[in-house]
Amino acid sequence: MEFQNRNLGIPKFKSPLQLSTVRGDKIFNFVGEEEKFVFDLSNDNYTQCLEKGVEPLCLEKAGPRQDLFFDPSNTTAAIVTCGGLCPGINNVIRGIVMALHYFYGIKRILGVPYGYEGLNPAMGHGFVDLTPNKVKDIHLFGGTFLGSSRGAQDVSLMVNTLAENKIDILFAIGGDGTLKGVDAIGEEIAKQGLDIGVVGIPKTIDNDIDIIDKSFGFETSFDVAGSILRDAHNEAAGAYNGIAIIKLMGRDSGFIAASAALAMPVVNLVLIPEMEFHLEGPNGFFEVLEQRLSEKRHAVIVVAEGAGQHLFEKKDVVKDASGNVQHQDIGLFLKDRIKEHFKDTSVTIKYIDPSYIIRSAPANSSDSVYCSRLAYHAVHGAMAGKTRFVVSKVNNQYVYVPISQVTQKRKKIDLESEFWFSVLQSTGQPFHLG
Ligand SMILES: Nc1ncnc2c1ncn2[C@@H]1O[C@H](COP(=O)(O)OP(=O)(O)OP(=O)(O)O)[C@@H](O)[C@H]1O
Ligand SMILES: O=P(O)(O)OC[C@H]1O[C@](O)(CO)[C@@H](O)[C@@H]1O
Ligand SMILES: [Mg+2]
Repeated sequence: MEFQNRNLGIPKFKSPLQLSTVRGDKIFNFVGEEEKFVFDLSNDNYTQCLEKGVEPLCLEKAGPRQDLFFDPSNTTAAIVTCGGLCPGINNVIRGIVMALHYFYGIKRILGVPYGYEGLNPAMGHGFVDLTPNKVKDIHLFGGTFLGSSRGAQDVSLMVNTLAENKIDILFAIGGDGTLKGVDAIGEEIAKQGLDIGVVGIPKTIDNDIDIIDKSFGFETSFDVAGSILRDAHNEAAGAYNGIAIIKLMGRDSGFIAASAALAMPVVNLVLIPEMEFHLEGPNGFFEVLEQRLSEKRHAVIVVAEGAGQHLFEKKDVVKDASGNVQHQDIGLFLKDRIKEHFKDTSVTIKYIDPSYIIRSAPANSSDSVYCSRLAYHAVHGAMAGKTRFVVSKVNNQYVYVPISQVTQKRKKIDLESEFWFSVLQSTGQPFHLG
């Protein structure tokens, strides 16, 4: 059993890569289609499969194939970046261009400006020719060299643009929306019987893409947040009953807030979308905060953007152009409520909202390594004719996973997980809060 990736057809061209097929010659081997990794590594899964006499669910190993679907001498690729910014987008663009050009000798590589909007000819954005020379330094900068956008575009119109411009492979770098979008493009391509491959490279600082170990850029974003927490702690500790509140991004999942707090262990309370805490009463937020202040005379609180939405009065839901819910401002709300609660006590509140700063930075070294490797694997899978897949790490191995598998639901912090327990151990936050 396996997460079966779709293929455009039978590969008919030999790879130009000078790789090996035997072990022991100190040359990297082509990856065979039969090479897999078990998805669920737990002993429970192992015994269940044994008992039922079934093969465990497997994932396809990423890497260069010996046989290609696309003829390297006559292939055009395009790259699009959509959704919010994220550290490492430029590294991925650069890696894809370098791999296509230098490994496979592909000369026509097009950059799609401003996200899916760039595939709508009516917008008049045109394409950017991508060459190694053009992209060689872009990893030094944050943001996206190609520009991005949110908002729906007509899928069949985008497919027409690909076909009319003789694009054989589309690489889409983005979050859950982008991945759903490129899967829809892949579905329409199949309906029309076209030989165009589509690949997703999961990007999001929120780290909320299901199944995969982590999305690129996530680590850099909480790395940047870490130094902000360090300084916020100085502010809090510098005043009697000093309270620093730091709001970090994280629309529906609290990974940035929780990881930043673990990375910079000066934090006392972490509020995430996954927990339903209350402010007043026994085991409430104020009780925990009062306790902390009485013991240490300062407190650092990290709140994720999507936390505590249940505390607001019901209002009309506001959505962005892509249909993502825009949350009410929990940071300012907490600041006001803390001020009101402690009005008869001497407290000093410092409110910090680093907002976009944590996602517009260039990738750190760890993310840079990850981005390059994702880009190379994306190119190898695409050249072999695989389509509607994402490339990522699962259980620390690079694999190809059907897009539909990773977009079914959002990844969230499991409050019973060792990860969340480690956050509680690091912060001293009680279990009962939330
Ligand atoms: N089901 C879908 N079908 C087609 N296109 C979609 C679908 N969902 C989202 N898109 C498109 O994908 C693009 C990016 O989506 P979105 O703005 O939600 O960002 P994202 O990729 O999820 O990244 P982020 O993590 O920053 O939110 C938008 O142009 C959006 O219209
Ligand atoms: O304001 P924008 O650019 O639409 O994006 C904000 C959202 O994007 C994210 O950074 C994810 O990309 C979320 O954490 C945040 O809610
Ligand atoms: Mg999204």
